[in-house]
Amino acid sequence: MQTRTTPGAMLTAMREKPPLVQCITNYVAMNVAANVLLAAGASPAMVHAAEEAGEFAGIANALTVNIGTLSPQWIDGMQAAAKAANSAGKPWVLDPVAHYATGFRRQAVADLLALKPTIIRGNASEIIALAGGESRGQGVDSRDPVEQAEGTARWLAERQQAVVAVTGAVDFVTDGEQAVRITGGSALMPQVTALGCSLTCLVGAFAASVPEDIFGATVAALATFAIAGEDAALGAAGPGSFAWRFLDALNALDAETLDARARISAV
Ligand SMILES: Nc1ncnc2c1ncn2[C@@H]1O[C@H](COP(=O)(O)OP(=O)(O)OP(=O)(O)O)[C@@H](O)[C@H]1O
Ligand SMILES: Cc1ncsc1CCO
Ligand SMILES: [Mg+2]
Repeated sequence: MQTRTTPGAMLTAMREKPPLVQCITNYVAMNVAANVLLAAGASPAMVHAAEEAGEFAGIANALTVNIGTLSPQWIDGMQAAAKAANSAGKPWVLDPVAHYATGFRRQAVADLLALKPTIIRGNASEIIALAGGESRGQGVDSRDPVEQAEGTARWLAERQQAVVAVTGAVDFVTDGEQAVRITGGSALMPQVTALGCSLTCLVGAFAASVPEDIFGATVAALATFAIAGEDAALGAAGPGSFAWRFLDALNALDAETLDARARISAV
């Protein structure tokens, strides 16, 4: 992996100086994502009102924008925050939840893409549809294999000058030049709502901690989720016990374990 430092070193950097991450996320994910960030070692703040989102982005170390439960007022807040993050040179992450489902979402995502997110994180159906491809996504759930989204991800990364992360059974990350696959996690993860949305927020936290290596930071966040997911699955009876075990596993994961077990391969 062509990163300056390891995922474990990045996790340590984040915990030593917990970044303030402004998460504009959906109603379903707000609580889940805040707990995920706290368990991992970052400071979440769910601030979305148009009246303050831009001002807050000036204080936060990174911004994440997720269109899961969209309304016009929220779009104003998202755009104000993205513009403020850009002006302040802070990384921001776009999660285009089910953008293919309605014209309202498609337009919102097109406008957000024009504001140049630093990182785009989505499931395979979402990434395929960003290139105008025919995706089989059903609402917020992916029905396409990540492998099928890899070409689109590379194209999107080049077009947007962004890092693109596609998640699923095997994750894929590219900046248009380098690319890796990350294996791990658990089949229980897509059965717990908003874990992808929470991962988007964690990607923001890693990017805030390692702004000089956005590609490596994105890979580190995904590897952290993969290993914590494996640990949480041990002994989980189903999605319910997996959800709380996942928070505990994230919190217990140390840098050495992450580096020893992360399975990241260059493509
Ligand atoms: N079949 C699977 N096996 C292992 N890990 C998985 C699997 N499916 C998803 N994951 C992991 O689950 C996490 C969330 O990714 P996912 O692709 O489910 O996001 P999402 O579809 O945007 O989720 P949501 O919309 O519910 O927030 C990632 O860390 C991903 O690697
Ligand atoms: C279930 C759901 N509906 C809108 S956003 C969301 C969270 C998972 O993406
Ligand atoms: Mg999602």
